[in-house]
Amino acid sequence: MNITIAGTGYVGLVTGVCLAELGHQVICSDIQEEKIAMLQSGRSPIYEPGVEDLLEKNVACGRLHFTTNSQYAYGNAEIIFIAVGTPEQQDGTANLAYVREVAHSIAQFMKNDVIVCTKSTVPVGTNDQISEIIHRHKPANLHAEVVANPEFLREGSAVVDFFYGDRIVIGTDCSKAAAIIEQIYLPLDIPIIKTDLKSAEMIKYAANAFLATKISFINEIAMICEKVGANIEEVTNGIGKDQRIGPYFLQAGIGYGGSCFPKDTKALVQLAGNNQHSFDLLKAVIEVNNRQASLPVSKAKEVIGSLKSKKVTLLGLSFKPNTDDVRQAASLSIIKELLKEGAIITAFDPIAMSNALQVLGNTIEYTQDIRHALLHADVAIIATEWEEIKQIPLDFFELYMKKPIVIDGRNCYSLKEIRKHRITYISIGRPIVTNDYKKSETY
Ligand SMILES: NC(=O)c1ccc[n+]([C@@H]2O[C@H](COP(=O)([O-])OP(=O)(O)OC[C@H]3O[C@@H](n4cnc5c(N)ncnc54)[C@H](O)[C@@H]3O)[C@@H](O)[C@H]2O)c1
Ligand SMILES: O=c1ccn([C@@H]2O[C@H](COP(=O)(O)OP(=O)(O)O[C@H]3O[C@H](CO)[C@@H](O)[C@H](O)[C@H]3O)[C@@H](O)[C@H]2O)c(=O)[nH]1
Repeated sequence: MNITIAGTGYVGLVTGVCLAELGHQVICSDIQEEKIAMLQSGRSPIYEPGVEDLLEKNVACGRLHFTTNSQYAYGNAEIIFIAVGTPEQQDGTANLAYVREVAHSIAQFMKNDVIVCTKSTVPVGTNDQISEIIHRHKPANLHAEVVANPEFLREGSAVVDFFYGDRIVIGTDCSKAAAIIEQIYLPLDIPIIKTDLKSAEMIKYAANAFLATKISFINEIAMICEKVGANIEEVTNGIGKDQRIGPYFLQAGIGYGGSCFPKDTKALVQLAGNNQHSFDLLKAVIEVNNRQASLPVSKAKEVIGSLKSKKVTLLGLSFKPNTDDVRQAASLSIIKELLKEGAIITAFDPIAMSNALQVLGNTIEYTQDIRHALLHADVAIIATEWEEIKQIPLDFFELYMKKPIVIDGRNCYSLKEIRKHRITYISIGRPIVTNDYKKSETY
């Protein structure tokens, strides 16, 4: 099949390289010249395990192409996947300007009948709008069928998720279009759900809202654990064994971030509100999540008092491990609060520092050296559970920090191990370990 992907961000690029790997002719298009130039030279603009290998292989065998030219991108496509951003607007609704723009371009440049498949996360009713735009502006002799095909990949494991996902959703009332899209995915042997357009759009928001709800729920339980002296890890182990609950998405911490949950939960609240329903449960989920991100700073202040001129080490900047993405990362709100308190921040992240630099500039110091990050620090805050951070020898906190006080927003270390060290350790939903934090004489 001749496939074009409109938008070569996380979703577009991963979809593009994976569809090429399945043997299709794929053109990935974008409006950002630099991004396309980088891809044409064989480099991936995002850090995503597996992408660079697939990129190299499929470009080399002539199945994968990159362009900023819409005429070339849409002219000969049989299927066009829309994968442009749908970022949050001030009122929480999704910005559909990029999606509409693509719909206009498709109508303008299509030269044959086409199936337009929307992977971008869009509010219910958007695919009808896309269809309307294309039909209003396309050549009268050509046909375009719009299908909702929401994407469920996770950053950091996106390639694996493409090939081994839990389900594929195809939303359309046109059985011919559904069958063609189904053919694309059949080699993957993943359950395919065929449904109507609006239900497909809703499935995506409901899935993300439910997962966000699980996280905020467990974070509420963690708060109570702290107050009554229970341990959230014991509790999640205990409830997760119940098959009706399951063990997944019950990791307590400083909350969810990233480019999806924060925006999609807000967009669903708005969608409900616009349809005369107040989604109170989801509003509470969002509120709890905002509170979680502010915990490290309030916990730090409880232990050391004012943070003015205190040196704070921030371990982890990306919104989760195995990605360089810092969009809506908890680290960013922590840094904002720390700067307001007058703290001096040194941050470590294995991959995300250049993206963080673009957002934060030189308001903080960045280092690739964990020892340097910890040197003379008054407190260390863990914001992302990178393997590199989980593997830090616990002696480092004792050896290099002024006072070994660690606030662990992701419960990276076992309490048993921590108790072998002279570290004051405050995590989420687990008992505080208070050890003598007088500076060791050894460094
Ligand atoms: N990031 C994820 O993990 C993920 C997972 C599932 C679904 N989604 C959804 O998929 C969509 C894309 O997300 P993303 O994270 O890949 O976005 P992104 O911001 O990384 O990339 C979007 C790309 O679209 C490009 N673009 C904008 N207008 C364009 C146009 N007119 N023509 C061609 N390209 C254009 C931008 O330049 C950008 O490169 C969003 O709706 C998101 O909610 C994202
Ligand atoms: O038990 C958990 C699980 C996750 N998180 C946090 O939740 C956020 C999101 O994590 P994850 O879902 O793994 O990452 P995303 O790449 O944002 O993927 C989500 O958002 C995508 C975009 O819509 C969907 O496609 C995916 O199915 C959905 O998992 C991160 O900040 C995590 O730290 C927790 O705090 N506790």
